[in-house]
Amino acid sequence: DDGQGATGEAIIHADDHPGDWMTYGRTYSEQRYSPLDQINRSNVGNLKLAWYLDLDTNRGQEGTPLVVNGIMYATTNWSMMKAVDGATGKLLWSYDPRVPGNIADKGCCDTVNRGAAYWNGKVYFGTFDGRLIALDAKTGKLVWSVNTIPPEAELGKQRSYTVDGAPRIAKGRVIIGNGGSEFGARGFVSAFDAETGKLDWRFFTVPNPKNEPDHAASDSVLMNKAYQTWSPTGAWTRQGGGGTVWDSIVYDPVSDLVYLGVGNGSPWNYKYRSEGKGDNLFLGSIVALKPETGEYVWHFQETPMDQWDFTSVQQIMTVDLPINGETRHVIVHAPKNGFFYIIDAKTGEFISGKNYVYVNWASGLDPKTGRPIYNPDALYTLTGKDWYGIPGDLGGHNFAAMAYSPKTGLVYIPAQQVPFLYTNQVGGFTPHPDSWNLGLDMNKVGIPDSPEAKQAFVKDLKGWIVAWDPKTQAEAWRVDHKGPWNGGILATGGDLLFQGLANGEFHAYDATNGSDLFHFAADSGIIAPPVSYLGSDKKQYVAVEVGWGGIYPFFLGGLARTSGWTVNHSRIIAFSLDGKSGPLPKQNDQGFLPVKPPAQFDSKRTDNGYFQFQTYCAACHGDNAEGAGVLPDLRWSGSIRHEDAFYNVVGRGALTAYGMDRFDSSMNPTEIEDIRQFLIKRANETYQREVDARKNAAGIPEQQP
Ligand SMILES: O=C(O)c1cc(C(=O)O)c2c(n1)C(=O)C(=O)c1cc(C(=O)O)[nH]c1-2
Ligand SMILES: [Ca+2]
Repeated sequence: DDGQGATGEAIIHADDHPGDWMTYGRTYSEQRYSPLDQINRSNVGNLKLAWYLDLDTNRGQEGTPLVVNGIMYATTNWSMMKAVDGATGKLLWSYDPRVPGNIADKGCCDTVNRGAAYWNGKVYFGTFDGRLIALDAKTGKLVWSVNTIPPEAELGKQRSYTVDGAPRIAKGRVIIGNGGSEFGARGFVSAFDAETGKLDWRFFTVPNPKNEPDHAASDSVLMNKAYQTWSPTGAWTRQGGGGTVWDSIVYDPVSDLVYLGVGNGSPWNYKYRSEGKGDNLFLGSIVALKPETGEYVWHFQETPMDQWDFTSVQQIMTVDLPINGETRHVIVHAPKNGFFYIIDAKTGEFISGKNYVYVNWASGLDPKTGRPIYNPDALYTLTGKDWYGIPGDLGGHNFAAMAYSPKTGLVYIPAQQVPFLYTNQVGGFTPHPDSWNLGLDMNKVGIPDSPEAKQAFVKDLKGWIVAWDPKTQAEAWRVDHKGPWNGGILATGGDLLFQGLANGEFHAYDATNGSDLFHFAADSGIIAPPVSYLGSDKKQYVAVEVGWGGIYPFFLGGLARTSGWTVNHSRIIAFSLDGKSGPLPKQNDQGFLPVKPPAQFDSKRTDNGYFQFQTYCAACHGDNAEGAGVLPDLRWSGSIRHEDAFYNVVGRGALTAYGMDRFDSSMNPTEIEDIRQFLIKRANETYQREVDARKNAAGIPEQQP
């Protein structure tokens, strides 16, 4: 017995049953390549909607559905799970873990969920409030549930942990991480026994602040290797240092290692976090562990001294590549920092790296070590000057998964350009509970606040597919989209790429040259990656979760409309060659309609209202109080019409059940009323332009800021 069990063998030999999609990236190599080829370049033009299933959460949908024996297991926003007949779309069962609404503001980026794991007749998924749940795949009945966050981890309210990534299973162990580095967090992953839910091992990604043992698998490497790369004082010792593993965890059966994609520093500001000293291991790194024990094997740090939210959590893919005349088993990785890395999968040796998007923070990588050659101006926490960084905090590539086709030899990256204006917080680091704690000036939060600079910023927003040739480390071709924040990519044996876009269209492209071969109006922005499988009728389906959300529309708000204005109608949609479902039903695509605001506001209070709004509200309701069509646009909210009504919502939690936490422990009534005054001002400034925008075809204001 190799410890794999029958399910592990089935995942390793995924190509023997290509009709299934048994793990997050379909195979342990996470190439998101389906060998199915009933649907191919010559017939994809006839693709039709086979079925759709409306979801009961209208927020961002980021899930990769699993498919086992024709049954789809899809996770949705608010950590819910649905089992669906993959051929008909019939709902077989659903499970709601009842995540409390006041948890929404404990995570940075929408109450999303990226997917489930399957093992031995059970499905596993994480919940936004930190649980890992195992259900019976047939009945949807609870088998076990554990809290993955030890109660002491939050240090009072100093740190915050949420779970939205998909668990992965290696050798009978379910491995799960968490997010929270924008608030305060000390990253870790935990491995639980798949049958019993018993904790097996835990690995912290940044040192213990006192350099003491945690009695975890990470103790020796953190004390002997990582601690020396941090200053012994600095805000990290309270804030946790970050390094959350919120997306990619990959088991590679060839090297028999588990890889963690490790996140950004907490707080972001490196000067405040670590007094501007040290590389801060293992931030911005891939770390390789032994699956049985969690023991450290190697690491490769992509972004030393992180101060840009340059996570390395982006999807880790393994492939066999010809390099200098020999075939090597390598990791290919396109993290936020904009470089495409090729790393030896067994040893972590850096093989090569090249930027896959325009970058201005580094001129390249040292060819021997892979260390970035920094532009000194990019080290804004050391210079004390503002830095307009590309990529910005959302990265050249975020959670939207890339795909690899072994037929074309190309990696397809959902690339983007979203600049970020990094501005230091003045007067030292001041953390607030229930808010992002970056050590940056929250009045700016990455977006310039003058109308002219904003207009220039909007011009810099871009999204496209890069078809990247890893053999030559060069772009082969690209497909341009309207704007950033498009969905993940699926490659298939029919030489096709499938991708949903931020503007609500679902497309099929020719994998050899990017020709657009098919599109369908899905009516809401798509950020999730598609999957392909065989239904119980042995026909090939392509399915994707639809639902605009995630951090880009939440935080950029009105500016995110440049990707193509859509509102959120969340669904799963599935296509086949003989689908009979017709187009989706007609619906309201205007979103929250402008309502004429009260005429009066107190202009002495609006500056502080702006500051409070940017600190506590903007990350969900949009920069400068302009919404993007997912969560309520507060300019048109009925509650801004009366001080008490507004206080009941913001201070006392009248809408907690809907995900709006109460803020009376972070703000006093005067500060909350300042926000209301600011909202009335913004509503007056923008009312006419928003009314006019609803009349033009795109629904986007002609004058953005
Ligand atoms: O540092 C973290 O702990 C953390 C967590 C998450 C998350 O849990 O979703 C995101 C990020 N960072 C992040 O930097 C980011 O760009 C991001 C985008 C999204 C999303 O789902 O839209 N989540 C996250
Ligand atoms: Ca982050």
